[in-house]
Amino acid sequence: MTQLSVNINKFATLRNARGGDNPNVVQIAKDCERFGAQGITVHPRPDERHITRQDVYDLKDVVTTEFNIEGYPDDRFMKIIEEVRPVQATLVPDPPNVLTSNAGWDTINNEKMLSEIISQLQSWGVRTSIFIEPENKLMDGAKKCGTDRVELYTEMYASSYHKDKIKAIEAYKTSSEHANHIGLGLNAGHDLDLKNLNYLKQQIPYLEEVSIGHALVCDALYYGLENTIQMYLRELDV
Ligand SMILES: CC(=O)[C@@H](O)[C@H](O)COP(=O)(O)O
Ligand SMILES: NCC(=O)COP(=O)(O)O
Repeated sequence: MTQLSVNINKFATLRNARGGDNPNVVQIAKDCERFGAQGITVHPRPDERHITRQDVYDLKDVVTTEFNIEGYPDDRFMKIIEEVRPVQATLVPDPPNVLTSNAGWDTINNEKMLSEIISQLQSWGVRTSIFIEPENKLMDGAKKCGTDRVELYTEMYASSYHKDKIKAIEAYKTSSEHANHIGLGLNAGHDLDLKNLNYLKQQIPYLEEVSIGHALVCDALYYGLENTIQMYLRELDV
């Protein structure tokens, strides 16, 4: 079964826009879980444009499903993970000023650094996932780094899905079959939405987790949060 982890970054964007506490991200997380989300994902970026470091600590004792914290593994991020001990940490190669995550790891040229970070995270009992583009050689590199899972960076799939979904899924099918073959757990995320999610799930049946934020929050403006989460769960129930 593919679990839905709701990324609540953009609820924090809305809260920060007015400097108050509305919407309250702790209540949002609790409600997402009550409405059926099987995980909560946050990405506490260094500039705190949305999720703050304090949000992560506030969520620590509230999230009862799988807590997934994403970020670049600098000292700040590693201290948060050490103190919060989420179920999963997802490593992304984002520089501080990037608009949004826009690349996966070069697991070959970063093998030493990633291996050390992954080993440290696992020693804290945290499951590891690394953000990756759909290429077999990068999957092999990820396996050598010792990570538990990889997260397929699905922006390229999402951006070409409407033009030609068979072509769009090709690289993802090949690389995820390879990942599955070499024993890597498989997550996916970025730009997934109500239109492209079901086909991804059909074509990659062993996906363990999808993390979805931006489109889901936008959909919730029209359909309401409970309805929207149920709609996404139905797209995964194939
Ligand atoms: C890693 C990834 O693809 C997303 O989870 C990312 O966290 C989105 O970041 P923003 O919400 O800041 O666009
Ligand atoms: N890892 C992907 C994620 O958490 C959310 O990405 P998006 O749905 O906001 O693009």
